[in-house]
Amino acid sequence: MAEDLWKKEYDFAVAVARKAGAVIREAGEKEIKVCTKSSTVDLVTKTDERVEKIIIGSLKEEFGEGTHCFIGEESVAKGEPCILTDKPTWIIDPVDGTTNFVHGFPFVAVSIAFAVNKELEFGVVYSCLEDKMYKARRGKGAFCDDDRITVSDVEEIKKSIIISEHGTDRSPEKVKKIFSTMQKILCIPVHGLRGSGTAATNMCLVACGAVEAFFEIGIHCWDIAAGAVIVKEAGGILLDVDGGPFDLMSRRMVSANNKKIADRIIKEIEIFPAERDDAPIQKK
Ligand SMILES: O=P(O)(O)O[C@H]1[C@H](O)[C@@H](O)[C@@H](O)[C@@H](O)[C@@H]1O
Ligand SMILES: [Mg+2]
Repeated sequence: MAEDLWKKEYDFAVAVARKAGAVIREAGEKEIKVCTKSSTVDLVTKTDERVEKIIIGSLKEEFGEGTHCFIGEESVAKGEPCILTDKPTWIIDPVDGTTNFVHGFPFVAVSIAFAVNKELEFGVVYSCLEDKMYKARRGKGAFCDDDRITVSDVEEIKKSIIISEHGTDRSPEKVKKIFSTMQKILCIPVHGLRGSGTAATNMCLVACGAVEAFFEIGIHCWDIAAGAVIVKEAGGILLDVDGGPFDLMSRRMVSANNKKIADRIIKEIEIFPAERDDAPIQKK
């Protein structure tokens, strides 16, 4: 029988995501010592770092040192390169929704994706406070736990819910564009604007049909890589915010249930620059 390519890695990723989610749930007050990264509102905790070490350590133990590459949010924050090559690569956000985690806002996700030859083979998003395991393998459909999920069939923008996030950049010119975009979309009018505070969860909400679209400028590859597979396998569409092809490393993305909704949203998005994830690291 033909080898079921990457199934071993997929099954192991699901198990590791569930284990990581349990660590997050059990990480009480003791670990939520908050530090900051790119800004005073870009939070990181000991849990983010510990969970990423657990995930990467488990993957290396299972699949060997040096066989796979890793792009992890907290490793990159410490100076590891963020370059996607043709090699089998794990793309990991150990705690997506860190601000939520710190505040006890109930949406926190472990996001693990796997790419080979720069193509995303599978994605796993474990919403650990809801205990929902979203997962998808390329060409094999999308699931929440054991249930098949598909995007919404809504085509009319005026019957949609749209998710957008304001991210962690508080510079006035970017905030102005973010809220001007939100205002234009809200006043189409759409049924509502929402945001869970975690991009990975937002993409799963598109994939299971709870909302029609989620877009954001400023996210990173680790926030959206797993969700991208899940949205696509649920029948959704992924585009750049200018309507061009989806670019995982560009730090901008539109995910939607169909092109009609995506195109209508794209018309309203006021684009602002975000340095690519794979931009050369500026020598200090
Ligand atoms: O919690 P993170 O892993 O930092 O990612 C969040 C980000 O912090 C938040 O500002 C939003 O952009 C969310 O979409 C990200 O998932
Ligand atoms: Mg994240």
